[in-house]
Amino acid sequence: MAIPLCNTQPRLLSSLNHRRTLIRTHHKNLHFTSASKLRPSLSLSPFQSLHLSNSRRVPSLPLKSASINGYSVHDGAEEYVKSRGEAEVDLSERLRRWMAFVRSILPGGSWWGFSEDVEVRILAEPVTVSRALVRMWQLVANDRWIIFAAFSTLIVAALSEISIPHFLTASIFTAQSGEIAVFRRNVNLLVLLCIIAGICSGLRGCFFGIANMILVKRMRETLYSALLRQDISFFDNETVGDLTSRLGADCQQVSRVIGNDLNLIFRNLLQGSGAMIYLLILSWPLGLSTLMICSTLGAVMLLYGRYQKKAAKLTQEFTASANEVAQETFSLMRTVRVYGTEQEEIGRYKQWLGKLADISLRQSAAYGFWNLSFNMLYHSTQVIAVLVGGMSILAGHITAEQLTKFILYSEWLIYSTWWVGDNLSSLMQSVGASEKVFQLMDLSPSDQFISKGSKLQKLKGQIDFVNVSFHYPSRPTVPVLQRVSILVNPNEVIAIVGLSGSGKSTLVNLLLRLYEPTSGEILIDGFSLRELDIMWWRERIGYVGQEPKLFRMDISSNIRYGCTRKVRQEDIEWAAKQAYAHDFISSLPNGYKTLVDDDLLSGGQKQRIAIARAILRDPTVLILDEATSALDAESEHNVKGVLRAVRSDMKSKRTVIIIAHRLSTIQAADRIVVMDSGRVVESVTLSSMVMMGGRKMTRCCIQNGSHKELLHEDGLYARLTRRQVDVVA
Ligand SMILES: Nc1ncnc2c1ncn2[C@@H]1O[C@H](COP(=O)(O)OP(=O)(O)OP(=O)(O)O)[C@@H](O)[C@H]1O
Repeated sequence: MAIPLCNTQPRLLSSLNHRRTLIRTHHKNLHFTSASKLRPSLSLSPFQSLHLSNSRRVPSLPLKSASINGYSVHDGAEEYVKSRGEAEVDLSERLRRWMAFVRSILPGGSWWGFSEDVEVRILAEPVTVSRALVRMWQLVANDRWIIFAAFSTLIVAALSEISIPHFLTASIFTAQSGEIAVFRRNVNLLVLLCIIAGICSGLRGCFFGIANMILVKRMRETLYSALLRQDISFFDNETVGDLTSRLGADCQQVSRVIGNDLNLIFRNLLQGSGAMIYLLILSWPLGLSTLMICSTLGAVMLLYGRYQKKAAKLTQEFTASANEVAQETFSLMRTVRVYGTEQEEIGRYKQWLGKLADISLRQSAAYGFWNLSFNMLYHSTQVIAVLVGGMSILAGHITAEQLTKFILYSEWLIYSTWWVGDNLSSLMQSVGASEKVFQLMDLSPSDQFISKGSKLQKLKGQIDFVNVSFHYPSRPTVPVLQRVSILVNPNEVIAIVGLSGSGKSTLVNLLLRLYEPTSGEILIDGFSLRELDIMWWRERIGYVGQEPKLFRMDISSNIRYGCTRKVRQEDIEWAAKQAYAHDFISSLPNGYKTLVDDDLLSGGQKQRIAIARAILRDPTVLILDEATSALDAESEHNVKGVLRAVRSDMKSKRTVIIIAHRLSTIQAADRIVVMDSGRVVESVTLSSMVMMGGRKMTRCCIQNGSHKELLHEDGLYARLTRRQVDVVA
């Protein structure tokens, strides 16, 4: 199995650079030390800073400059040589930094800010809770019965649960006062309420769980199909790790909204409101004081929720970045192993884990503050109830039974408020995570999936590139093709040659309409490619890429992949024979049923399967991108075999375009087009040659000439040919 070693390093770096464009750092925790490297600086807690000062006793400690949340700490070894007087000054300096740090971690201090540290380019419009809920409702609307069932059971369960303290207290006090009949009635009602609450709670959990499952399923389906319908240029800018992270972790996070957050928020809102009304009826002064406490709790909870939403967005971005690194490393595992860069890759991954931990640290601290506020406010309701309630009992305004009920219900109210707050912050996090998911879902599909073009009655296979110029959307300033004109006649075999990067594969990309030319046009049998039905056109093309990829399925399915007509096993085997793949497939233990994926076959074997796949489609236009480097010998053999098969099969004639690197393949073509820096510079027919006047070539200047004359002209073709001969020699 050949490994494209040299090509991988730029990919690693380009991915890094790509993330850099997404995440801009302004501030303390990150520095870009060079154009191509992203390096996080140390961000230490005061405890770590203490460790730093201790390190002065250990001069060899290799510490360079670090920072305590932006306040720099000097090199440990350097400080070791400082005088005692300087150390004292240093002590006051350290004290100052400590004070600054303590100030920064107080509520509202700079330590809490995310946006100051890292500005993430979030392309999505901010999603409000209501907008997110509407979107989710649209996704589950087809199964709205489950939502209605879930909310109905929720209401019944919540009302039953909230009534329990009333009948519990009433039962105790009626037993104490000896009212047996009332006691019995209260106990019966209590049992009934417990049963109803139990059953409805169970059903509620089940229904919300189902609704959740439906939401995640629809969300992933919608997102996946939206992504698959994007232009190819979209995938030039997005990474696989990032997209799979949106499909996996983000959708899962968003799905908590229905099953968990809404469920608990509604239940607790209902119960809290019930408890509030009950308290106000029992004693309005007590009720109002509890209401004030709950309002304070509500304000804290709103701030906390907003903070969590911000944190969720960053967590989502950094998780995607971590996934991206892992995905890239795993897919390039052989390169990583050969170059021994495991430690560097771990470092790259740890970098993002560090950022995630940083956010998590702040989230935990915020959660601590939230719990602290809750505890203080919760206990103050108890103190107020005992104080005001005790005085009311002494004054004869309320009874002991009423005060007991009050304490139970105020506890219920404050807990409900806490639950609402907790789940509201979780809801905010989910809404934060939903922004990118909904943004991707809302991307309009590529025009190719919207507009229906025309289909030709009969395709002859004439292809005409007319003054085609092109640059990739991701690199608008780099022209890749410049006024390229090539006419390929029906049933002609044309070879495109040229130096690496001269734009050969790009020509094929345009012919497959993976990209659109920036100017000029491509005509198929005289009709503009833009106006043809793209599915119809692609069905008539057999394409074998330079490094074909296989799907994780058996060989038969891989050969049949994408073939729209009905094929039998004999057809598959026929195609495999044409592609010189039958012998090696038959020698495998399970033959055509052997399960393969990208790693289990040699490059040449994969290419032969891809050739069989292309032949099985019985295409009018066959495109072969001959592999370079390590695959060459085998690839050359395969391609030549296919060309022989195409030539000998007179029944089904095809136009063939080969991107060729080997002289022997080139010679099997009817015509050769030589490309250099995105232009056609020479064109040679099998028995004649044409110099195209260098870069000023026009379409009509084709003249006859010989192979020898072309060599004599000493153009690019001559150089390429000589190079091949040298290699053979
Ligand atoms: N998806 C892309 N986005 C941006 N630039 C690209 C993309 N694909 C190719 N290029 C650039 O376009 C130029 C032409 O590439 P192309 O693959 O067409 O060359 P080629 O002649 O087929 O090379 P080779 O023989 O090595 O396959 C190169 O400079 C390449 O870096």
